[in-house]
Amino acid sequence: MAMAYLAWRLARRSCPSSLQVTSFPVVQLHMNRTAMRASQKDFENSMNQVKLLKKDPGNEVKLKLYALYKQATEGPCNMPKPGVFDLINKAKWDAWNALGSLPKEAARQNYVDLVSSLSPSLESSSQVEPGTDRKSTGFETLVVTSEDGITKIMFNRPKKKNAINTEMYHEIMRALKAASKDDSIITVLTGNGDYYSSGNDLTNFTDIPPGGVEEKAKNNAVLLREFVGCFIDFPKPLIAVVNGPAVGISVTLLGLFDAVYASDRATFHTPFSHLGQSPEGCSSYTFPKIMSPAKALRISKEVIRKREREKLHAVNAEECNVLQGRWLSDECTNAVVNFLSRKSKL
Ligand SMILES: CCCCCCCCCC/C=C\CC(=O)SCCNC(=O)CCNC(=O)[C@H](O)C(C)(C)COP(=O)(O)OP(=O)(O)OC[C@H]1O[C@@H](n2cnc3c(N)ncnc32)[C@H](O)[C@@H]1OP(=O)(O)O
Repeated sequence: MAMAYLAWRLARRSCPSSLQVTSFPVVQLHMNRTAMRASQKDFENSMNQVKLLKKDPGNEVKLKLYALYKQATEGPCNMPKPGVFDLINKAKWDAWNALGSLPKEAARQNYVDLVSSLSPSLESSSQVEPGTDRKSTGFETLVVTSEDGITKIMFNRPKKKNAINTEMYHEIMRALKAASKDDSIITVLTGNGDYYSSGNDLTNFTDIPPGGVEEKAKNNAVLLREFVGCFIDFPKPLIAVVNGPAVGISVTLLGLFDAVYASDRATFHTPFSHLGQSPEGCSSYTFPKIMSPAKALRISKEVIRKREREKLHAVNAEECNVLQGRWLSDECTNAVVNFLSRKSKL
Protein backbone atom coordinates (compact mmCIF):
# COMPACT_ATOMS: atom_id res chain seq x y z
CA MET A 1 0.00 0.00 0.00
CA ALA A 2 2.85 2.34 0.83
CA MET A 3 4.16 1.50 -2.65
CA ALA A 4 0.90 2.49 -4.29
CA TYR A 5 0.88 5.73 -2.36
CA LEU A 6 4.46 6.46 -3.35
CA ALA A 7 3.73 5.68 -6.98
CA TRP A 8 0.84 8.05 -6.87
CA ARG A 9 2.93 10.79 -5.22
CA LEU A 10 5.58 10.36 -7.91
CA ALA A 11 2.96 10.51 -10.63
CA ARG A 12 1.69 13.75 -9.14
CA ARG A 13 5.13 15.28 -8.94
CA SER A 14 5.77 14.83 -12.63
CA CYS A 15 2.67 16.85 -13.58
CA PRO A 16 2.38 20.61 -14.01
CA SER A 17 1.23 22.32 -10.84
CA SER A 18 -2.11 23.94 -11.67
CA LEU A 19 -5.02 22.06 -13.25
CA GLN A 20 -3.87 18.51 -13.83
CA VAL A 21 -5.10 14.99 -14.27
CA THR A 22 -2.76 12.33 -12.98
CA SER A 23 -2.76 8.60 -13.29
CA PHE A 24 -4.63 8.48 -9.97
CA PRO A 25 -7.40 10.49 -11.66
CA VAL A 26 -6.76 13.45 -9.35
CA VAL A 27 -7.44 16.84 -10.83
CA GLN A 28 -5.51 19.51 -8.97
CA LEU A 29 -7.96 22.30 -8.48
CA HIS A 30 -7.68 25.69 -6.90
CA MET A 31 -10.71 26.45 -4.78
CA ASN A 32 -11.66 29.53 -6.78
CA ARG A 33 -12.19 27.34 -9.83
CA THR A 34 -14.48 24.77 -8.31
CA ALA A 35 -18.01 24.48 -9.55
CA MET A 36 -19.03 23.24 -6.09
CA ARG A 37 -19.25 26.58 -4.35
CA ALA A 38 -22.12 28.97 -3.92
CA SER A 39 -21.93 31.99 -6.21
CA GLN A 40 -21.88 35.56 -4.91
CA LYS A 41 -25.47 35.78 -6.09
CA ASP A 42 -26.50 32.71 -4.06
CA PHE A 43 -24.79 34.30 -1.08
CA GLU A 44 -26.64 37.59 -1.54
CA ASN A 45 -29.94 35.73 -2.00
CA SER A 46 -29.30 33.91 1.24
CA MET A 47 -28.63 37.18 3.06
CA ASN A 48 -32.01 38.40 1.83
CA GLN A 49 -33.67 35.14 2.86
CA VAL A 50 -32.38 35.59 6.39
CA LYS A 51 -34.26 38.88 6.59
CA LEU A 52 -37.43 37.09 5.50
CA LEU A 53 -37.27 34.35 8.12
CA LYS A 54 -40.58 34.17 9.94
CA LYS A 55 -39.18 32.43 12.99
CA ASP A 56 -36.25 33.58 15.12
CA PRO A 57 -33.64 30.85 14.51
CA GLY A 58 -32.17 31.29 18.00
CA ASN A 59 -28.88 32.67 19.24
CA GLU A 60 -26.74 29.68 18.38
CA VAL A 61 -27.76 29.78 14.72
CA LYS A 62 -27.52 33.57 14.59
CA LEU A 63 -23.97 33.36 15.88
CA LYS A 64 -23.14 30.74 13.28
CA LEU A 65 -24.61 32.94 10.54
CA TYR A 66 -22.67 35.92 11.81
CA ALA A 67 -19.44 33.92 11.90
CA LEU A 68 -19.90 32.47 8.41
CA TYR A 69 -20.82 35.89 7.03
CA LYS A 70 -17.68 37.46 8.50
CA GLN A 71 -15.51 34.58 7.31
CA ALA A 72 -17.03 34.73 3.83
CA THR A 73 -16.59 38.46 3.49
CA GLU A 74 -13.46 39.24 5.56
CA GLY A 75 -11.67 35.90 5.94
CA PRO A 76 -10.27 34.47 9.20
CA CYS A 77 -10.85 36.43 12.39
CA ASN A 78 -7.88 38.63 13.27
CA MET A 79 -9.67 41.07 15.59
CA PRO A 80 -8.49 41.42 19.18
CA LYS A 81 -10.49 39.22 21.55
CA PRO A 82 -13.15 41.27 23.43
CA GLY A 83 -12.96 41.42 27.21
CA VAL A 84 -14.65 38.75 29.28
CA PHE A 85 -17.46 41.08 30.35
CA ASP A 86 -18.28 42.15 26.80
CA LEU A 87 -20.46 39.06 26.52
CA ILE A 88 -22.14 39.62 23.18
CA ASN A 89 -19.07 40.70 21.26
CA LYS A 90 -17.08 37.91 22.87
CA ALA A 91 -19.65 35.29 21.77
CA LYS A 92 -19.50 36.71 18.24
CA TRP A 93 -15.71 36.74 18.26
CA ASP A 94 -15.60 33.14 19.57
CA ALA A 95 -17.96 31.96 16.83
CA TRP A 96 -15.96 33.69 14.09
CA ASN A 97 -12.60 32.64 15.50
CA ALA A 98 -13.78 29.01 15.73
CA LEU A 99 -13.92 28.89 11.93
CA GLY A 100 -10.13 29.05 11.87
CA SER A 101 -8.75 29.18 8.35
CA LEU A 102 -11.93 28.02 6.61
CA PRO A 103 -11.67 29.50 3.09
CA LYS A 104 -14.03 32.31 2.13
CA GLU A 105 -15.66 30.14 -0.56
CA ALA A 106 -16.40 27.35 1.90
CA ALA A 107 -17.79 29.85 4.42
CA ARG A 108 -20.02 31.30 1.73
CA GLN A 109 -21.24 27.81 0.80
CA ASN A 110 -21.86 26.92 4.46
CA TYR A 111 -23.75 30.16 4.94
CA VAL A 112 -25.96 29.37 1.94
CA ASP A 113 -26.50 25.78 3.16
CA LEU A 114 -27.36 26.94 6.66
CA VAL A 115 -29.84 29.53 5.42
CA SER A 116 -31.45 27.02 3.11
CA SER A 117 -31.86 24.62 6.04
CA LEU A 118 -33.69 27.39 7.91
CA SER A 119 -36.05 28.22 5.08
CA PRO A 120 -38.18 25.16 4.36
CA SER A 121 -40.90 27.20 2.72
CA LEU A 122 -38.47 28.91 0.36
CA GLU A 123 -36.81 25.59 -0.26
CA SER A 124 -39.90 23.66 -1.21
CA SER A 125 -41.04 26.39 -3.56
CA SER A 126 -37.61 26.26 -5.22
CA GLN A 127 -38.04 22.58 -6.09
CA VAL A 128 -40.12 23.41 -9.10
CA GLU A 129 -37.65 25.92 -10.48
CA PRO A 130 -34.94 24.37 -12.62
CA GLY A 131 -31.42 25.15 -11.56
CA THR A 132 -32.21 25.82 -7.94
CA ASP A 133 -30.91 23.89 -4.99
CA ARG A 134 -32.82 21.00 -3.42
CA LYS A 135 -31.70 19.87 -0.04
CA SER A 136 -32.46 16.47 1.46
CA THR A 137 -33.26 16.50 5.11
CA GLY A 138 -33.03 13.60 7.52
CA PHE A 139 -29.22 13.44 7.65
CA GLU A 140 -27.33 14.21 10.85
CA THR A 141 -23.80 13.83 9.54
CA LEU A 142 -24.19 14.91 5.92
CA VAL A 143 -25.58 17.79 3.92
CA VAL A 144 -27.12 16.42 0.74
CA THR A 145 -28.21 18.79 -2.00
CA SER A 146 -29.27 18.40 -5.60
CA GLU A 147 -28.86 21.13 -8.16
CA ASP A 148 -28.39 21.33 -11.93
CA GLY A 149 -28.15 17.56 -12.33
CA ILE A 150 -25.52 17.24 -9.58
CA THR A 151 -26.22 15.57 -6.27
CA LYS A 152 -23.71 16.74 -3.69
CA ILE A 153 -23.06 14.69 -0.58
CA MET A 154 -21.06 16.72 1.91
CA PHE A 155 -19.52 15.17 5.04
CA ASN A 156 -20.68 17.41 7.84
CA ARG A 157 -18.79 16.77 11.08
CA PRO A 158 -16.26 19.58 10.66
CA LYS A 159 -15.42 19.75 14.37
CA LYS A 160 -14.31 16.11 14.19
CA LYS A 161 -12.52 16.68 10.88
CA ASN A 162 -15.37 14.76 9.22
CA ALA A 163 -14.34 11.49 10.87
CA ILE A 164 -16.75 8.79 9.70
CA ASN A 165 -18.70 7.43 12.64
CA THR A 166 -21.24 4.60 12.50
CA GLU A 167 -24.08 6.97 11.77
CA MET A 168 -22.15 8.56 8.91
CA TYR A 169 -21.33 5.17 7.38
CA HIS A 170 -25.05 4.40 7.32
CA GLU A 171 -26.02 7.85 6.06
CA ILE A 172 -23.47 7.76 3.24
CA MET A 173 -24.91 4.42 2.11
CA ARG A 174 -28.41 5.85 2.28
CA ALA A 175 -27.42 9.01 0.38
CA LEU A 176 -25.66 7.00 -2.33
CA LYS A 177 -28.67 4.75 -2.76
CA ALA A 178 -30.94 7.78 -3.09
CA ALA A 179 -28.53 9.49 -5.50
CA SER A 180 -28.40 6.39 -7.68
CA LYS A 181 -32.15 6.71 -8.19
CA ASP A 182 -32.69 10.47 -8.32
CA ASP A 183 -32.70 12.51 -11.53
CA SER A 184 -29.13 13.75 -11.18
CA ILE A 185 -26.43 12.93 -13.71
CA ILE A 186 -23.43 12.84 -11.43
CA THR A 187 -22.79 12.62 -7.70
CA VAL A 188 -20.14 14.56 -5.87
CA LEU A 189 -18.68 13.86 -2.45
CA THR A 190 -16.90 16.59 -0.52
CA GLY A 191 -16.24 17.73 3.04
CA ASN A 192 -17.45 20.65 5.09
CA GLY A 193 -14.75 22.70 6.82
CA ASP A 194 -10.99 22.39 6.59
CA TYR A 195 -10.83 18.59 6.17
CA TYR A 196 -12.21 16.32 3.48
CA SER A 197 -12.29 13.55 6.09
CA SER A 198 -10.00 12.18 8.80
CA GLY A 199 -11.19 8.68 7.93
CA ASN A 200 -12.73 6.11 10.18
CA ASP A 201 -13.84 7.59 13.51
CA LEU A 202 -11.54 5.81 15.91
CA THR A 203 -14.19 5.80 18.62
CA ASN A 204 -15.98 3.23 16.41
CA PHE A 205 -13.61 0.72 17.97
CA THR A 206 -14.43 1.58 21.57
CA ASP A 207 -18.06 0.62 21.98
CA ILE A 208 -17.69 -3.10 22.72
CA PRO A 209 -20.93 -5.16 22.60
CA PRO A 210 -21.71 -8.00 25.07
CA GLY A 211 -20.21 -10.48 22.57
CA GLY A 212 -16.78 -8.86 23.08
CA VAL A 213 -14.17 -7.56 20.69
CA GLU A 214 -14.44 -10.51 18.31
CA GLU A 215 -18.10 -9.78 17.75
CA LYS A 216 -17.32 -6.08 17.32
CA ALA A 217 -14.63 -6.84 14.74
CA LYS A 218 -16.98 -9.18 12.90
CA ASN A 219 -19.81 -6.63 12.85
CA ASN A 220 -17.45 -3.92 11.64
CA ALA A 221 -16.19 -6.15 8.85
CA VAL A 222 -19.77 -6.81 7.71
CA LEU A 223 -20.57 -3.11 7.75
CA LEU A 224 -17.36 -2.18 5.97
CA ARG A 225 -18.03 -4.72 3.25
CA GLU A 226 -21.53 -3.40 2.71
CA PHE A 227 -20.29 0.20 2.77
CA VAL A 228 -17.56 -0.37 0.19
CA GLY A 229 -20.03 -2.43 -1.85
CA CYS A 230 -22.19 0.67 -2.28
CA PHE A 231 -19.25 2.44 -3.95
CA ILE A 232 -18.48 -0.57 -6.17
CA ASP A 233 -22.08 -0.73 -7.37
CA PHE A 234 -22.78 2.99 -7.66
CA PRO A 235 -24.14 3.35 -11.19
CA LYS A 236 -23.51 7.02 -12.01
CA PRO A 237 -20.27 8.95 -12.39
CA LEU A 238 -18.96 9.59 -8.90
CA ILE A 239 -16.69 12.57 -8.32
CA ALA A 240 -14.75 13.54 -5.20
CA VAL A 241 -13.92 17.16 -4.49
CA VAL A 242 -11.18 16.80 -1.91
CA ASN A 243 -11.30 20.17 -0.20
CA GLY A 244 -8.62 19.45 2.41
CA PRO A 245 -6.67 16.61 4.04
CA ALA A 246 -8.03 13.14 3.47
CA VAL A 247 -7.07 10.22 5.70
CA GLY A 248 -7.57 6.46 5.76
CA ILE A 249 -10.75 5.11 4.27
CA SER A 250 -11.64 8.49 2.77
CA VAL A 251 -8.50 8.10 0.62
CA THR A 252 -8.66 4.40 -0.14
CA LEU A 253 -12.22 4.73 -1.45
CA LEU A 254 -11.07 7.27 -4.01
CA GLY A 255 -9.91 4.41 -6.22
CA LEU A 256 -13.58 3.58 -6.80
CA PHE A 257 -14.42 7.13 -7.92
CA ASP A 258 -14.49 8.20 -11.56
CA ALA A 259 -12.60 11.45 -10.98
CA VAL A 260 -10.98 13.11 -8.00
CA TYR A 261 -10.59 16.88 -7.81
CA ALA A 262 -8.04 18.02 -5.27
CA SER A 263 -7.90 21.56 -3.94
CA ASP A 264 -4.51 23.05 -3.17
CA ARG A 265 -5.17 22.23 0.51
CA ALA A 266 -5.75 18.53 -0.13
CA THR A 267 -3.35 15.90 1.19
CA PHE A 268 -3.75 12.13 1.11
CA HIS A 269 -2.65 9.87 3.93
CA THR A 270 -3.18 6.14 4.50
CA PRO A 271 -1.69 5.32 7.93
CA PHE A 272 -2.22 1.55 7.78
CA SER A 273 0.99 0.52 9.47
CA HIS A 274 0.80 3.34 12.03
CA LEU A 275 -2.58 1.96 13.09
CA GLY A 276 -1.66 -1.70 12.83
CA GLN A 277 -4.22 -2.13 10.07
CA SER A 278 -4.33 -3.25 6.46
CA PRO A 279 -5.85 -1.87 3.23
CA GLU A 280 -9.57 -1.45 2.74
CA GLY A 281 -11.86 0.16 0.18
CA CYS A 282 -10.48 -2.17 -2.55
CA SER A 283 -7.34 -0.03 -2.51
CA SER A 284 -5.07 -3.08 -2.51
CA TYR A 285 -6.48 -3.68 -5.99
CA THR A 286 -7.39 -0.24 -7.32
CA PHE A 287 -4.33 1.75 -6.29
CA PRO A 288 -1.78 -0.39 -8.11
CA LYS A 289 -4.09 -0.80 -11.06
CA ILE A 290 -5.62 2.62 -11.46
CA MET A 291 -2.79 4.24 -13.32
CA SER A 292 -4.94 4.90 -16.39
CA PRO A 293 -7.19 7.79 -17.27
CA ALA A 294 -10.67 7.84 -15.70
CA LYS A 295 -13.61 7.32 -18.04
CA ALA A 296 -16.59 9.08 -16.52
CA LEU A 297 -19.47 8.52 -18.94
CA ARG A 298 -22.22 6.37 -17.51
CA ILE A 299 -22.39 3.86 -20.35
CA SER A 300 -18.62 3.46 -20.50
CA LYS A 301 -18.61 3.05 -16.77
CA GLU A 302 -21.13 0.22 -16.91
CA VAL A 303 -19.04 -1.64 -19.49
CA ILE A 304 -15.83 -1.10 -17.58
CA ARG A 305 -17.25 -1.82 -14.12
CA LYS A 306 -19.16 -4.92 -15.26
CA ARG A 307 -15.90 -6.75 -15.89
CA GLU A 308 -14.52 -5.56 -12.59
CA ARG A 309 -17.50 -5.86 -10.26
CA GLU A 310 -17.02 -9.51 -9.33
CA LYS A 311 -13.33 -9.02 -8.77
CA LEU A 312 -13.88 -5.89 -6.68
CA HIS A 313 -16.44 -7.63 -4.47
CA ALA A 314 -13.99 -10.51 -3.96
CA VAL A 315 -11.21 -8.05 -3.06
CA ASN A 316 -13.57 -6.21 -0.73
CA ALA A 317 -14.53 -9.46 1.03
CA GLU A 318 -10.90 -10.50 1.42
CA GLU A 319 -9.83 -7.10 2.75
CA CYS A 320 -12.64 -7.19 5.31
CA ASN A 321 -11.58 -10.67 6.46
CA VAL A 322 -7.98 -9.64 6.96
CA LEU A 323 -8.99 -6.39 8.66
CA GLN A 324 -11.25 -8.29 11.05
CA GLY A 325 -8.10 -10.01 12.29
CA ARG A 326 -6.08 -6.78 12.37
CA TRP A 327 -8.68 -5.11 14.59
CA LEU A 328 -7.99 -7.79 17.22
CA SER A 329 -4.23 -7.25 17.06
CA ASP A 330 -2.17 -5.55 19.77
CA GLU A 331 -0.79 -3.04 17.22
CA CYS A 332 -4.24 -1.85 16.24
CA THR A 333 -5.58 -1.77 19.81
CA ASN A 334 -2.54 0.19 21.02
CA ALA A 335 -2.77 2.69 18.16
CA VAL A 336 -6.44 3.42 18.82
CA VAL A 337 -5.90 3.69 22.58
CA ASN A 338 -2.93 6.01 21.97
CA PHE A 339 -4.96 8.30 19.76
CA LEU A 340 -7.94 8.38 22.08
CA SER A 341 -5.74 9.06 25.10
CA ARG A 342 -3.96 11.73 22.99
CA LYS A 343 -0.55 10.10 23.06
CA SER A 344 -0.39 10.00 19.30
CA LYS A 345 -1.71 11.59 16.16
CA LEU A 346 -1.00 10.73 12.58
C1 LIG B 1 -20.34 -0.39 13.54
C2 LIG B 1 -19.19 0.56 13.47
C3 LIG B 1 -18.73 0.80 12.10
C4 LIG B 1 -17.28 0.80 12.06
C5 LIG B 1 -16.84 0.34 10.78
C6 LIG B 1 -15.40 0.22 10.85
C7 LIG B 1 -14.87 0.31 9.49
C8 LIG B 1 -13.41 0.47 9.55
C9 LIG B 1 -12.96 1.04 8.27
C10 LIG B 1 -11.54 1.01 8.00
C11 LIG B 1 -10.65 1.28 9.12
C12 LIG B 1 -9.69 2.20 9.09
C13 LIG B 1 -9.35 3.05 7.94
C14 LIG B 1 -9.05 4.43 8.39
O1 LIG B 1 -9.78 5.32 8.09
S1 LIG B 1 -7.65 4.64 9.33
C15 LIG B 1 -7.59 6.38 9.62
C16 LIG B 1 -8.16 6.76 10.93
N1 LIG B 1 -7.90 8.18 11.17
C17 LIG B 1 -6.84 8.61 11.88
O2 LIG B 1 -6.00 7.90 12.35
C18 LIG B 1 -6.81 10.11 12.11
C19 LIG B 1 -6.82 10.42 13.59
N2 LIG B 1 -6.82 11.87 13.77
C20 LIG B 1 -5.68 12.61 13.83
O3 LIG B 1 -4.59 12.13 13.75
C21 LIG B 1 -5.86 14.09 14.01
O4 LIG B 1 -7.13 14.31 14.61
C22 LIG B 1 -5.80 14.89 12.67
C23 LIG B 1 -6.76 14.31 11.62
C24 LIG B 1 -4.37 14.87 12.13
C25 LIG B 1 -6.20 16.36 12.93
O5 LIG B 1 -5.37 16.89 13.94
P1 LIG B 1 -5.70 18.36 14.53
O6 LIG B 1 -4.68 18.62 15.59
O7 LIG B 1 -5.82 19.33 13.43
O8 LIG B 1 -7.17 18.21 15.14
P2 LIG B 1 -7.65 17.37 16.42
O9 LIG B 1 -7.77 18.28 17.59
O10 LIG B 1 -6.83 16.15 16.60
O11 LIG B 1 -9.09 16.89 15.93
C26 LIG B 1 -10.27 17.68 16.16
C27 LIG B 1 -11.30 16.77 16.78
O12 LIG B 1 -11.62 15.75 15.85
C28 LIG B 1 -11.41 14.47 16.46
N3 LIG B 1 -10.96 13.52 15.44
C29 LIG B 1 -10.21 13.78 14.35
N4 LIG B 1 -10.04 12.67 13.63
C30 LIG B 1 -10.69 11.69 14.27
C31 LIG B 1 -10.88 10.30 14.00
N5 LIG B 1 -10.41 9.72 12.90
N6 LIG B 1 -11.60 9.59 14.88
C32 LIG B 1 -12.15 10.15 15.98
N7 LIG B 1 -12.02 11.48 16.29
C33 LIG B 1 -11.30 12.23 15.43
C34 LIG B 1 -10.35 14.71 17.51
O13 LIG B 1 -10.41 13.70 18.48
C35 LIG B 1 -10.80 16.07 18.02
O14 LIG B 1 -11.92 15.87 18.86
P3 LIG B 1 -12.10 16.72 20.21
O15 LIG B 1 -12.16 18.15 19.76
O16 LIG B 1 -10.88 16.41 21.03
O17 LIG B 1 -13.36 16.21 20.81
